[in-house]
Amino acid sequence: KRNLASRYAARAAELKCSPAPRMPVKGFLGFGRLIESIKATNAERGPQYVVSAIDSEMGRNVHTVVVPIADYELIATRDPANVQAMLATKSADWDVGEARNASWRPLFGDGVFTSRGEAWKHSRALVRPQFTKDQINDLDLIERHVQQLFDAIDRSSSRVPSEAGKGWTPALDLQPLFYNMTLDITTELIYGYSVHSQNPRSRVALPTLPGLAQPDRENIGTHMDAGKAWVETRGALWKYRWLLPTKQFSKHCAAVHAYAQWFVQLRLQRGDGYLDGIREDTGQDSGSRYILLDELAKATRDPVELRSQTLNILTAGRDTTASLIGWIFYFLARHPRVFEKLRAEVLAEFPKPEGIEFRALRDKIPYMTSVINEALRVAPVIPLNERVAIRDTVLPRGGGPKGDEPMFVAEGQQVLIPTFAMTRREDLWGDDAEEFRPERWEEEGGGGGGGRKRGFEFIPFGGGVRQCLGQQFARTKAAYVVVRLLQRYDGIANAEEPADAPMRFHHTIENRSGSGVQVRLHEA
Ligand code: HEM
Repeated sequence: KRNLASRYAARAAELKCSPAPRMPVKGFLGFGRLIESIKATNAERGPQYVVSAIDSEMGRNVHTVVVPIADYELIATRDPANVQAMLATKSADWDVGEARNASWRPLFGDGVFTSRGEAWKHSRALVRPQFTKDQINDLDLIERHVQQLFDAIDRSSSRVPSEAGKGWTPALDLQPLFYNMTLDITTELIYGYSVHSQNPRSRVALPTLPGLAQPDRENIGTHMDAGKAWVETRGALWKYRWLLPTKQFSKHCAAVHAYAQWFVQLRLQRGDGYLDGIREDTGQDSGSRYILLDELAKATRDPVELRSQTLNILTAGRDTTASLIGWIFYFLARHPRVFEKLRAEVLAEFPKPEGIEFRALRDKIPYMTSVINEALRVAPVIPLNERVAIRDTVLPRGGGPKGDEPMFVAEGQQVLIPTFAMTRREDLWGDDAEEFRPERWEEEGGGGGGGRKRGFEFIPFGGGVRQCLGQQFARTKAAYVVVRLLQRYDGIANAEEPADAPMRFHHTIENRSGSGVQVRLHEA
């Protein structure tokens, strides 16, 4: 070990690097830090824990630290220059950690989100072209599911007859409704058949496949959620994940696989007639429709690859977008002024449900863009990311007494990228960094409209070579759903008790509000 340390020291000196500050070792055998962070995640303040640990133990001006945990060391950096180096300018020296692949693979298989190295390059080349196609932004498809969302809200409201006719819905939690809606949208977009979790009566009968049981449309969302919670814990425990029992996790993995496998088999059997078959089964005109599985099957017929790639997109696309829409309404309910201003903009551009177009959603409602950005800043959907050095390399900052000298990183060393901590830095965002204030995006240097673009301190969709492929799709879908809800409702009230309860982050890869999105809505 000493030989290794002196080799690293020599290499660091050669590269003119200085060491970064080390956080104190904590707890029995150094496991204290791991236990603290797992406890914080369970208490729904995992992202906040990273900020408070660095601020209180190292100081608010320290942005890159070495964290000793048991028998390994983690680097944590909230310095945008270092993040830019890892994700973009020196990305050849970095990859996602082995922990991501090893923790995720049992559930979703090897796909664009989970794989590393050459396997990732292959996956990205396979799925990337799909995201440049206009058809992926199919607003008619989204509208059908928004209608079901309205029905679901109405059903919740009619449970309290005394409230009927007063215009206000009773208190309801919008968050699970958004998760159901995005599950319905994403399963339809990927496989051609929605699970219709919002309204199971909308499900169509599926054909019979010899030797394969019908897919479990009822429970797929639950299996995905439960499986992901295991993935999160497996990732946090990293090399100690063998301590975890596997029976429950394996059950969820098998159910998720069986679900995707069924559609893959159907596509392989039907071949080029897949879209026609969907049209016959669902009665919907899918003549010109775009279905991801159908497109991918033109490039590969490997059933495991098709299963894994579609499941990767299902998880990347579904939960993230639901989380974002949920947080937007969480903040709107607490900021009536923002609600009024946004609604006025929406109604001026889109007075009625018809004729809402993709390009107008992107370009014609700038305050919506500011609201979406601000929600992503205050409550980043992916608050923690990571990378590992795949060769000895250098980060531009973090070393030396002021943290402004380069630091050496040895091959195999893991780096935590707490994006949440970057968007909380007052020196980058101002004294009101904690506050939800969309107007900051309209100000000089704010990053919105005509202002300067934000750099690597704001990377809700990642950056560089592994940047999110679904960013535009997610932004459009979120904007569309918000527009449609603001057309229908002219008032929103926060129904959480107590009303000023602190934000809670329920973190299973993406984060959602731990207290849900408890609101009352007023029908226009
Ligand atoms: C609010 C919504 C979303 C957020 C915040 C988000 C965020 C992210 C982030 C941070 C990454 C980078 C991960 C990394 O650096 O390792 C990523 C990657 C990815 N996202 Fe998204 N995403 C969203 C929606 C979507 C949607 C709707 C889709 C697809 C339909 C999608 C597909 C992907 C894919 C395929 C990757 C993997 C790219 C790669 O590793 O090469 N995302 N996303």
